[in-house]
Amino acid sequence: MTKLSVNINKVATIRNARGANNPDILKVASDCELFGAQGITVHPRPDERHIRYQDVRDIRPMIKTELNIEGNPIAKYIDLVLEVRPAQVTLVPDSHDQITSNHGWDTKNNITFLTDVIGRFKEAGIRTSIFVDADAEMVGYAKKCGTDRVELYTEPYAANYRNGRAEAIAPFTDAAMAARELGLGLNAGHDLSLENLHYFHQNIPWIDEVSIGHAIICDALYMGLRNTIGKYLEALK
Ligand SMILES: CC(=O)[C@@H](O)[C@H](O)COP(=O)(O)O
Ligand SMILES: NCC(=O)COP(=O)(O)O
Repeated sequence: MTKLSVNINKVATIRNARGANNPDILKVASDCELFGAQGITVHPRPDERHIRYQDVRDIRPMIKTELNIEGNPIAKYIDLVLEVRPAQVTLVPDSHDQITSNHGWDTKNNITFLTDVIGRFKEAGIRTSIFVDADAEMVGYAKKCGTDRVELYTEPYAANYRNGRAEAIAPFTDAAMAARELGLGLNAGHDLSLENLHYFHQNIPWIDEVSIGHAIICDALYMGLRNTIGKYLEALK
């Protein structure tokens, strides 16, 4: 069964816009779980533009499903993850000033660094995932780093979906099969939506988890959070 992990970054964006605590991200996270989400994802960036480091500490004890913390493994991030010990950590190669994630790791040229970081998190009993492009070679080197899972960066799939979904999905099925052959767990995320999620899952039904945030929060503006999460869960059946 493919799990839906709701990324609540954009809820924090709205909260930060007024400097108070509305919306309350702890309540939103709890409600996402109540509405059927099987995980909560947060991506505390160094500038804390949305999710703050303290949010991660606050949310950890109230998560009943799984907490997935994404981020670039700078020292401050590593310390936070080891402090709160989430179910999963997802390493993302974003630079500090990126507007959002736009590529996976070069696992070949970062194998030494990633192997060390993965080892530290695994020693702490945290499931690890490395954010990669849909590239079998990058998946292969992620395996060499000792990670439990890879997360496929799906923006290229979403961007090309309307131009031809069969062509858009092809590199992702190839990379997903490479991961399966290597015994790696498989996650996916970035720009997945109600338009493209069902087809993605139909072609890669063995995927363990999709993490979705931006589109869910945008859809919830029109359909409400409960209905929106229900529709995303339907798309994964
Ligand atoms: C790794 C990934 O694809 C998501 O975590 C994405 O980076 C969301 O980040 P923003 O919500 O800051 O766009
Ligand atoms: N790992 C992807 C994620 O957490 C959410 O990405 P998006 O749905 O906000 O693009």
